[in-house]
Amino acid sequence: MAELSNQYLEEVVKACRPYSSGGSVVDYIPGLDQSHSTDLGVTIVTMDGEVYGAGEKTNAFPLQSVSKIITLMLALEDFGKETVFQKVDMEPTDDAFNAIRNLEEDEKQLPHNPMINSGAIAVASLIKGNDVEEKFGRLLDFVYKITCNDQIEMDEEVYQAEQKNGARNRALAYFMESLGIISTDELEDALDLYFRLNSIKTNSLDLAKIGCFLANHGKSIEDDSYVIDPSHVRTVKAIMLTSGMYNESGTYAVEVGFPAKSGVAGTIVGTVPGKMGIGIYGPAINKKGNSVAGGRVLRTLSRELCLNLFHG
Ligand SMILES: NC(=O)CC[C@H](N)C(=O)O
Repeated sequence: MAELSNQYLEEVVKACRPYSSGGSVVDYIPGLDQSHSTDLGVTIVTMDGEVYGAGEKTNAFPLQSVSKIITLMLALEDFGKETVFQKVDMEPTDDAFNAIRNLEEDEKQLPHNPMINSGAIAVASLIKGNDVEEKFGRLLDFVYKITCNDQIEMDEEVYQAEQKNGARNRALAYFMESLGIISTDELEDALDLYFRLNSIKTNSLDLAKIGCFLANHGKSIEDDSYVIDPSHVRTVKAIMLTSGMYNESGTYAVEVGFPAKSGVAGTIVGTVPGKMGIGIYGPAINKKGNSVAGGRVLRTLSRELCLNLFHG
């Protein structure tokens, strides 16, 4: 078994970086373009508070779909499992993350799960608050508590790009309105909230802390007090394992063997219960929306540090 250290992580980054040639960087996010295609950064925060990092670990990027786990946690805390899973199902899917097909064609006309766009917009419609500012403020507060970093903020330029390129997400929201999943009153706030959440600016250390918080069963990494009910954290980790890497989640469950969630900026949060959180930034993504080199890092760490939950 390898020993975790900064030097070890540098070797992992060096070995995995060439895999980024198998993906490409999305072209609509301000600050991210092909010149970043070989970027690869990793931070690990262990349960005893040790921090290890390598590569472009301090680069900033928007949270994108990693925010889906934040929204889900707060909605579960606000309403409980029963209410949340009336708006969204908890099943994995072979559809793409922004698919609309199942909402029309499947017998159960619900988003498959909260890790895809339709599901996350439906969950965002639940977040409590008098207006979108208050709702977003609550979510940002929650991110501060999880990461112990109150400097995190929304990237205004990314937010504008999300709105400008939001046709598909608007279509999903309006389709869900037609099905009665989202009410007319909730719709604009839910979409606005979704765009803002995608635009929260973070780095791989913030991601690793989110992973560590989940690994710590919902306890603050600072003082060990519960920030949310541990039963909700169990639900979120189960859904990350089955759906967090979209229609590659089965492969990740087999080859990595712990819960993870990706975002279209090429980020991944990994959580190894009782052990550590892993934050990865590697903007070259494959067609399914997952970081190619980042996925390679997860596989390597799982194998070499014996992190697969289903081994032994
Ligand atoms: N996969 C993702 O990270 C999706 C987020 C992206 N902004 C979208 O809504 O399409």
